[in-house]
Formats: sequence, C-alpha cells, structure tokens
Amino acid sequence: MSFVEVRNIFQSYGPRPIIERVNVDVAEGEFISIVGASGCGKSTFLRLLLAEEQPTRGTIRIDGNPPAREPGRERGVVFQRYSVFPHMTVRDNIVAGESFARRWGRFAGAERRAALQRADETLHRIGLAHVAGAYPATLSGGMQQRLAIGQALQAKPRILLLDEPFGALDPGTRLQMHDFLTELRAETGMTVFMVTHDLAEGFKLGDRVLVFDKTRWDPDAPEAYGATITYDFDARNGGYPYQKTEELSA
Ligand SMILES: Nc1ncnc2c1ncn2[C@@H]1O[C@H](COP(=O)(O)OP(=O)(O)OP(=O)(O)O)[C@@H](O)[C@H]1O
Repeated sequence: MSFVEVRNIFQSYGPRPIIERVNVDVAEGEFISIVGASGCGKSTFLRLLLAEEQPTRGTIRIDGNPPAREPGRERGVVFQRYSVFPHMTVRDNIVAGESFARRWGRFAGAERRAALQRADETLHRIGLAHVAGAYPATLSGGMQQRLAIGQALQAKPRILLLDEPFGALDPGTRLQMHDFLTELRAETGMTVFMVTHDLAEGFKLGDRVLVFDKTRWDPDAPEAYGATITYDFDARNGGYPYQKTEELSA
C-alpha cells in the first residue's frame, strides 16, 4: 500500500472536464513536482489532495484512510502569494499555523506560552527570529515565503502542498529557497507535492516529475476533454522516464 493513493480521479466544473483518469502512487517522503501547460488542472489536483474540494469521481487515500472530506492538519499548503495573514505579526502567523489546525481555535494561558515558544523555535529555524514582531508587508518576498512555509509546517503536516511557491521571487532568492526547502525536507521527512512552471526547478527538487497534459483533443471543442498524467519521470537519475501512466495502470 502506498502512502498517497490516487485512483481514477475525474474533476469537472459544471459540464467541463478539467482532469480525468488520474492515477498515481506516492511513497511517504517522496518529493513530487507537477508541471504542465497553464490551465491544465495542476492547482485543481492540489486542491483535491488538500481535500478542499471533492472529486467528481475517484478516490484519494492518505495512509490507507478513507478519503478526507475536508482539509486537516496532516496536509499543509503554501501558495505563490497571500498565504500569510497581513494583520498578524510574524510570530503570531506561526502560532496561527498551529492553532487554526485545532477545532477549538486559539490558544490561551500556559498553552499559548508554550505555543509561542514553539513558534520562536520555528522562527529561528527559518531565519526570521529577528523580525518576529514585524508585519508580513515589511518583509522581502523570500522572507514572506519562508514565513508561509514555516506557518504550514507548524501543524506538523505529513504532506506539504506547494503551488508555485517561488514563482514571484527573483532568481537569487529562489535558489536560496531551494536550499531551505531541501534542508526542511531532510529534517522532517515529509511528503511534498509542488506545482511549478519551471521545469529545471521541478527536476532539481523533485524525486519525480509528473507531467499533466491532454491526451485527447478536439479542435472543434477544445474544452471537451480534461488533462491527465502523461509522464512520470524519475528525477533522481537525471530525469530518464521510468514509468508512463499506461504502465502504472497495467
Ligand atoms: N472552482 C472552479 N470553478 C470553475 N472552473 C474552475 C474552478 N477552478 C478552476 N477552474 C478552471 O479549471 C481550469 C484549470 O485550472 P487550474 O488552476 O487547476 O489550472 P493550472 O494548471 O493550475 O493553471 P496555471 O498553471 O495557470 O496556474 C481553468 O480553466 C480554470 O478556469
């Protein structure tokens, strides 16, 4: 049994299919990069993994559990922008990552002090201790994304979902973020799914690179079919293809 098991997922919005026949198995700790043309359903697939949406058909199981009905603390998410709360300080943003995962909301008293201490440990880890009392708008783009990742990690997710997390950063900051993410991953052993438009980034960071594309195309009705996983590259060996989805489902 694989850690993440995606079985025959279809997702349509109204009559329009976005993704179809998506099957994939992911082992715990793997880093999966997802690439594909704009609009082919990569973010939709992440939302399904997050359980923010339910698929039209098919199932996604994590660790053999029944399909989740809503996002839970085992899944963290970071978007390209706006993942953090602008009205909260850096430290409170980290605390929120933990407390929002709890059904009863915010911490109080001794619990809050303990949460603040854990937040300070995380801030040291992500190199933001010196700006703990600042507001996100005063931070650089790279710092804001480190904060967003730190916030997502505070709930100790087993799966981290990243939707073009470095897309808005300059090339130098992006390289720093690659090192940061690689270190975090080695420390936490978490499973990562990252959507990126940068193929080189996908191969550099990923163990596997999944390509989403349409296999059926009707020129008279370009929206008639959805995209699926057309390639599953092993990025650990310089990216030689080792599995096509047909082989996976055979
Ligand atoms: N909630 C929704 N309701 C209706 N249509 C939607 C919804 N979410 C996404 N779509 C449509 O589904 C298609 C796929 O969107 P999605 O954001 O998943 O693609 P993407 O591959 O991540 O694109 P990009 O690379 O441009 O971010 C788009 O045409 C989008 O307009």
